[in-house]
Amino acid sequence: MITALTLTDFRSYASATLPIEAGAVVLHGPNGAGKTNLLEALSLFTPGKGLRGASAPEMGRREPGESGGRAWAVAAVLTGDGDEIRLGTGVQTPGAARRIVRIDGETAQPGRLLDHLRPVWATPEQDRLFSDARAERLKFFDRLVFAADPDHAATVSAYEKALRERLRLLVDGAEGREADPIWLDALEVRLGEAGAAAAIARAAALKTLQSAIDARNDRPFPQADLGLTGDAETMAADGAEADAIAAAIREGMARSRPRDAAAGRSLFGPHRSDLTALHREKNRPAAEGSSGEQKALVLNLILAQITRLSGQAAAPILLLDEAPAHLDTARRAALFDEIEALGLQAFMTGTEADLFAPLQGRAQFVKVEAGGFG
Ligand SMILES: Nc1ncnc2c1ncn2[C@@H]1O[C@H](COP(=O)(O)OP(=O)(O)OP(=O)(O)O)[C@@H](O)[C@H]1O
Repeated sequence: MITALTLTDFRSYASATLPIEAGAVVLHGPNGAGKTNLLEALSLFTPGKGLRGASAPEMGRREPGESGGRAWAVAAVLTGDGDEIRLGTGVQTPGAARRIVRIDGETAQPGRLLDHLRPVWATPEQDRLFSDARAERLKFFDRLVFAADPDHAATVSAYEKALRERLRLLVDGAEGREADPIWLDALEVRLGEAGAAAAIARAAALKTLQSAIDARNDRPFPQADLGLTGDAETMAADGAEADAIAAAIREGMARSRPRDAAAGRSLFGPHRSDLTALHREKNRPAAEGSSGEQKALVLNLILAQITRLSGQAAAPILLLDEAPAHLDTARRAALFDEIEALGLQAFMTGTEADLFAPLQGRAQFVKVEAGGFG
């Protein structure tokens, strides 16, 4: 578990250390106090851009009037079985694009963070996850896949890189510069392979997530019946071999060339797949649900993800921004009970401590004030 977090020139924090107890941590304070900044810091203990999807330079502290962010660092102490491990991340020079990761003082590949911690988060933006843009939903789902299957991130980024290159060739071709067909073929082979691997990983994750959701059916949160649209994912779910899925992607891409060139967009492929959810009790698409209903479905999904990760060596930690927003009193109490029952470290933010009243005496309450903790 995390026992201390130190922020140095990170966002609104010049220098601050928070000792952390086991279980739930409630971060309360007025708007702009720095609660989300703290969750963002914790979300950096996994590869990627964190819960705001921000770049490393944006995270460096800026005084009013300063244009560039400073060099920054976020460090956590993990304690367990009498051992202590120190995780750190940040940039050493202002404006550096890539954050570096240190584990016990040694520079490490960001992927190594997954040996120690698996942060899972939900933010207010996800309160309309099922009615918002498809690309965001797929990104959300890919993060769930990746937390248990670290290769998935590299697969998706290899796919996206090849997709961008292919589109550039096609658009150049449409503008009169002849696209090299051999290069296009080669890119589509790469897209087939990476696309098939991504689809197989997604289909497998969907299956385990659905089982975890089904196993939670006596809980007060609504159940979702999940699905994935996309031919490649459907083939994967039906047990097709990677080669067959790759061939189908390749052929579809080859057919789609003229359309993509004319549209200036890639209109075919597993980047266009989507996560669907049916509100089981209501037998209606989640997209039709209210913000509160969608949030409850997302929380159920996130808690299912936590159970699925709990069997793994690295501990999941839960980050819930604006946890009580849109949840009625019963659901809020149920969420708190469940977090306690799971015995997991959960960091929750909200403007008022009162919103977390049922947790009084059962959680660490931290008042977040400009640049520090009360
Ligand atoms: N790079 C930065 N340097 C300095 N301050 C920053 C930086 N990035 C963000 N901030 C400041 O952090 C504050 C926002 O913090 P944060 O989003 O954590 O607030 P919050 O407590 O979650 O508020 P709310 O309750 O409104 O969600 C803003 O005042 C913003 O100006």
